[in-house]
Amino acid sequence: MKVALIGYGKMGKTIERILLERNHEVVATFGREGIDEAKLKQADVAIEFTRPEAVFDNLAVCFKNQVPVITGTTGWLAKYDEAVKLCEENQSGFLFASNFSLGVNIFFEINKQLARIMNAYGNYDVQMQEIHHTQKLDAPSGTAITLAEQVIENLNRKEGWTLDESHGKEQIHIDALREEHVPGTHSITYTSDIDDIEITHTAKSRDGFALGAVLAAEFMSGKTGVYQMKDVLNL
Ligand SMILES: NC(=O)C1=CN([C@@H]2O[C@H](COP(=O)(O)OP(=O)(O)OC[C@H]3O[C@@H](n4cnc5c(N)ncnc54)[C@H](OP(=O)(O)O)[C@@H]3O)[C@@H](O)[C@H]2O)C=CC1
Ligand SMILES: O=C(O)C1=N[C@H](C(=O)O)C[C@H](O)C1
Repeated sequence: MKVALIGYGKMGKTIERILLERNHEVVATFGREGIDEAKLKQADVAIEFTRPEAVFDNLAVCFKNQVPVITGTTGWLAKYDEAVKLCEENQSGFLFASNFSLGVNIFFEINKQLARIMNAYGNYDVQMQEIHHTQKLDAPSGTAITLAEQVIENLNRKEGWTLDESHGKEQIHIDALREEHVPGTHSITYTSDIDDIEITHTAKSRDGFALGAVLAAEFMSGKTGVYQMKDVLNL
């Protein structure tokens, strides 16, 4: 598979290593200078990991050139529906995931199931914590937002999420911490007066995110349409 990397930072470089290990070819890497469309067109698929303010324009260039694109960039989801529409208008291919790691995608399923169970146990309140490295631009993390949305959809007594510590009962509080060198840790805790139930996913490196992104790229190569990580992993 021929791949164009849009964004060549921490994730772009980790993904390049995994691509080469799996005998794929990196035909172009693009940074802030922008995308050379002639080079982009040589790729079977593009992988985009940049910054929140850059992602939509990068996707638009891929759609225009009908190069299927996956993105893991977080903090831009206000424009997700617009991106889906543009992809469909251009008959191109698109996949976004707030987290590409297999472990986190399993964790997502556990989170939904736990939230459904907790409908019957109103004496527990729920809160979340995410911890990431200090270079991270967005808070809360895209993964924490996905986890919170899953709880809101499955637990009747929660209606929204907030970073604000002084929040209403119907809000889920997300504590977003920044510490040196942490690749990404997410916890959901249900607390009652007599005990706590806590589930945690701890990434030990960026390799899990990168491998998931490469699996998603392999899945998207040659495809049109809009997909999710659930389609890639058959979850
Ligand atoms: N979904 C997932 O599984 C994961 C998602 N992420 C997300 O991926 C994104 C990138 O993370 P990470 O690699 O750690 O960040 P980095 O800051 O290490 O890398 C981002 C790269 O994008 C470059 N860049 C900036 N603007 C543009 C542009 N317009 N076009 C192309 N490249 C550009 C930056 O260049 P410069 O250095 O010049 O600014 C930098 O090299 C973040 O949003 C993060 O939250 C991260 C890990 C996993
Ligand atoms: O910025 C990061 O590093 C990460 N970002 C993603 C997010 O916002 O959830 C995924 C992962 O946690 C690492």
